[in-house]
Parts: sequence; C-alpha cells; structure tokens
Amino acid sequence: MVILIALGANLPDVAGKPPLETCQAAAAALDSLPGLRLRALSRWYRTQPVPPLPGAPTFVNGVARLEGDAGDPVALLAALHAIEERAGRLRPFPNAPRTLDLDLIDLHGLCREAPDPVLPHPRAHLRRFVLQPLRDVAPAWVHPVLRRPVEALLADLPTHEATPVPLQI
Ligand SMILES: Nc1ncnc2c1ncn2[C@@H]1O[C@H](COP(=O)(O)OP(=O)(O)OP(=O)(O)O)[C@@H](O)[C@H]1O
Ligand SMILES: Nc1nc2c(c(=O)[nH]1)N=C(CO)CN2
Repeated sequence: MVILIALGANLPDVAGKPPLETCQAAAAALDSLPGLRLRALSRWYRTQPVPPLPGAPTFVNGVARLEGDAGDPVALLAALHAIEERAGRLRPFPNAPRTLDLDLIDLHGLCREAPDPVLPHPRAHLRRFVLQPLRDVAPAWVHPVLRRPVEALLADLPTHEATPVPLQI
C-alpha cells in the first residue's frame, strides 16, 4: 500500500522562498497530514517546462512516498490544495508557472475517473519529471491501470525531452 505525491515548483512562493525550499517545506507538510507518514523522498531534480514555455523558469520536481490511512481521497486532495494555497498557488492558465504543485499520483492502487481526484493521476505515465523521481522512491511501482512498471514507462517516453538533472544539495 503506497501513496505517491509529485511535487513541483518554478516560481518563488508568496514569501519569496525559492522553489527548492518550497518543495522541501511541502514535503514536511505532507508528513504532518493526519494519519500519514512520509516514508521516502526522491532526489530533487531540475527539469525543463513541459510543454516548453518560452521564458518560463525551470522547475524543481520530486516525489514523496507516504504510508498510512489517507481517509477520503477527496479530503486528501483538498489537503494538498490547502498546502498549495499556503504557498500562494495561482492558476492563471493551463501549465502556468507555479509556486507549488502537488499531484496525487497513486493512492493505494485505487483507480477512479470521478469525482476528482482522478486516480492514478491521468498524465503521470507521460511525464519524465514525475517518473524519474518516482523511481527513486518506488522502483518496483507498477502503474495500476496500464500494469507497466515505472522502468518500462520511462523507456516508452520520447527521447528528445530533456532528462531531469538531480540537484546537488
Ligand atoms: N490525481 C490528481 N492529483 C491532483 N489534482 C487532480 C487529480 N485528479 C484531478 N485533479 C484536478 O486537476 C485539476 C487541475 O489541477 P492543477 O491546477 O494542479 O493542474 P496542473 O498542475 O496545472 O496540471 P496537471 O493536472 O496536468 O498536473 C484540479 O482541479 C484538481 O482537482
Ligand atoms: N518540468 C515540469 N513541467 C511541468 C510541470 C512540472 O511539474 N515540471 N507541471 C505541469 C503541470 O502539472 C506542466 N509542466
């Protein structure tokens, strides 16, 4: 039983905190959610915006693996949104630069289309900036719908996309 949450940021938060620090603080906030415990945190990666957005800053991305009883998926998504709000998250247009993004990738293998959250996250398997850190914390993970291991999903991705670069911290 595993809970996987992808973290990403490419703008300073409301207090001017840089993306890496915002992501680190968000990981601590995830560990504080009732009933949940942070079990592993990936390396942090520097990634290029996907799709490319001229002038947009590069992202910091990572994945957290948690365990525990998350309760209602809708309530868990609301809790993730509350953490994003505290970092000053705005949604001016699709794929806009953001102070913090938290995506629920997998919740105990649950598969559902509606209501939100859609599970597993419907675009996770297409995103190197999700799969690469996910492999750090859950190398044996298998996509609950596609039934493909993370390693195979990574191999399926087009090679022209820039590879996420681990940050030296
Ligand atoms: N598994 C999920 N994790 C996070 N958000 C989800 C999930 N399923 C559905 N959503 C919904 O997706 C919507 C868009 O989320 P958000 O604004 O964070 O998008 P985004 O990060 O710009 O793009 P993307 O959804 O492609 O990651 C939100 O209304 C959110 O409730
Ligand atoms: N590199 C990168 N690109 C993105 C990201 C992200 O976290 N990292 N998030 C997006 C929407 O969730 C869209 N594009």
